[in-house]
Amino acid sequence: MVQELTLEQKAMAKRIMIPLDYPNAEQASLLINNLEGIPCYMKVGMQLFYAAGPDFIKDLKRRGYSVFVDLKMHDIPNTVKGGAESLTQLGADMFNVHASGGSAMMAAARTGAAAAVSNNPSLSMPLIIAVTQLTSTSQEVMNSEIGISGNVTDTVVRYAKLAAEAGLDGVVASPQESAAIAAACGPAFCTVTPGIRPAGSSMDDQSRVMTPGQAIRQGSHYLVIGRPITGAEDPRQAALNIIEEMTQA
Ligand SMILES: O=C(O)c1cc(=O)[nH]c(=O)n1[C@@H]1O[C@H](COP(=O)(O)O)[C@@H](O)[C@H]1O
Repeated sequence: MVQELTLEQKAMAKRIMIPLDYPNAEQASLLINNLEGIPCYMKVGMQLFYAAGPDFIKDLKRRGYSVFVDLKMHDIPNTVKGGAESLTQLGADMFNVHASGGSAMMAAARTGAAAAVSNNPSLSMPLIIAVTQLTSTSQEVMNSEIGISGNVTDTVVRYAKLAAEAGLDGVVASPQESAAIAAACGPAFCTVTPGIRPAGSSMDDQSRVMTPGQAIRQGSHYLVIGRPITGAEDPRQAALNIIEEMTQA
């Protein structure tokens, strides 16, 4: 039975992005069917895209979902421009690039998306989001392995400002940094935050985490929530519990 959501709960559900981190379309479809009627954003990352390809994105769009294509592009500007053009033609509502590719690369993503829209005016401009520091990265790893000194929040904010100056719509970061990003780039600059873990759940490979309620209170626009939902015994109930926690926050 499809449990009726209140308007407020529906608004919160739209801020949840479900990563369809599955090896094939069949397994992803099982989860989508399980969550039927909950209006989440769907995120297709490398595992599913490399296996099921553009057809799966088209299928999600036909089913009425907003789709975040998470391929984290990081290449020379001309190549990223072409990738952005293709993802926009495909109907992605959001896609991402790595901020560490630099401002020319980020601006090229925007140019590619705009070219697709100008060739086909029935398309809309997708939201283009820059990955700052992966939420699996701790300060220790950032300093000693990646070679960036200082604290993670300062680095994330520096990348966020670069992304804003390059004309992007927002960033991927931990909810721990959402408030600092809003202070630096304005409240409309979109924060897409993975690293969400309900109280008591496993961190898995994430480092910079917060609960769904904390992320909402920090002002995150979107919460990317995978294993706490997809790995739950009852994914639908796990999603409904999280929506309730977000609504109460
Ligand atoms: O770009 C992303 O979506 C992303 C960026 C990041 O910094 N951290 C991060 O976890 N992600 C993605 O967010 C999802 C998090 O999944 P869970 O850890 O299972 O909740 C995965 O699909 C990751 O690929």
